Amino acid sequence: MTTVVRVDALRKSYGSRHAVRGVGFTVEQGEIFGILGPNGAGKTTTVEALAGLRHADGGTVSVLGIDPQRDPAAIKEVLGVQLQEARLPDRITVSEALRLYASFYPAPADTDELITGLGLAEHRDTRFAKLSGGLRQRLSIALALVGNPRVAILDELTTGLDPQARRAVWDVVERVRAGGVTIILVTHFMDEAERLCDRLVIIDKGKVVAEGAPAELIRGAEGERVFRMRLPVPFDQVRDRLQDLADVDTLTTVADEVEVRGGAHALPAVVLSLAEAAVVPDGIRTLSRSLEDVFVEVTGHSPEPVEVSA
Ligand SMILES: Nc1ncnc2c1ncn2[C@@H]1O[C@H](COP(=O)(O)OP(=O)(O)OP(=O)(O)O)[C@@H](O)[C@H]1O
Repeated sequence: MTTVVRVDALRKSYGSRHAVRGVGFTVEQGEIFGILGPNGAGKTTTVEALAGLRHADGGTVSVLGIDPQRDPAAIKEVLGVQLQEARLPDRITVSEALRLYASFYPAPADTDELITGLGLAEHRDTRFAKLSGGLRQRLSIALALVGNPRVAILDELTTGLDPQARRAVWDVVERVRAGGVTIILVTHFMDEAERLCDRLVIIDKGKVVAEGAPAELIRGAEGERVFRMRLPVPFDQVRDRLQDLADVDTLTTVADEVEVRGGAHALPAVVLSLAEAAVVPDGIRTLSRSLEDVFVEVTGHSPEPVEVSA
């Protein structure tokens, strides 16, 4: 694996507000790498430092060996950025915007290919003001890619989109990666990170609080298992014997089910123990954790709710 992005001990304050407090991570070639965190966590400040758009107070950043803080011009050759809420003049059309942006680069991508690849062919002559939210996002991704970057930063790319448009944008991101571009995806949507990212960092209050592949993080360091079942007998009748099992951490009742949290062997241990008491549980189902559960565990609070317009 080749490391293309390296961030180490990055710090940035705005006056007395410490926005980024020692963030570090690496991104490997060809990855979709997520930077996940609630509003105000320091995600945008981090990627702006990566793109040479913001001066850090401390730490080091390198993209393909280039220091964006020292050489912002060189970074533009290798890095494409789609930052939040790209604004363009209302009257510019999709193809005009792409041609304009292409003219900024010495070796731009083929704009027709980008238009087709991002599903914008039918809208090439549509003016910016008339584009839906989903189409604007696709255009902003196209603009981030027009310089043929090796690394692309996509910031909050599905905020405000309906579920169908979000899925369409996710497909586009996967296609872009398949084309060989390393992607840094900034998001506060847990499902988006879970669906798209090979690896990610969770940032909270300016610090990295977790790092890894989504599945790895969800599985958890201790391999916690959660399952629910219905019992043909009152719960109190078996509570004590289940509570005593080494692999069982907590037992709770949820509606007509008993929820068990415990280690990797909790499920067979519970079933065996119930069998010894001649009790056969019904409707056993394993509950999978989500990235949101991981987030709550590592930060101690839930991600702020964000409205998605339909
Ligand atoms: N130019 C600025 N001046 C002052 N404070 C700022 C500035 N930019 C960001 N901040 C503050 O720094 C903190 C981190 O902001 P940042 O935009 O990096 O977070 P974020 O995780 O990207 O959040 P969001 O998703 O809301 O953009 C926030 O508290 C924010 O209010």
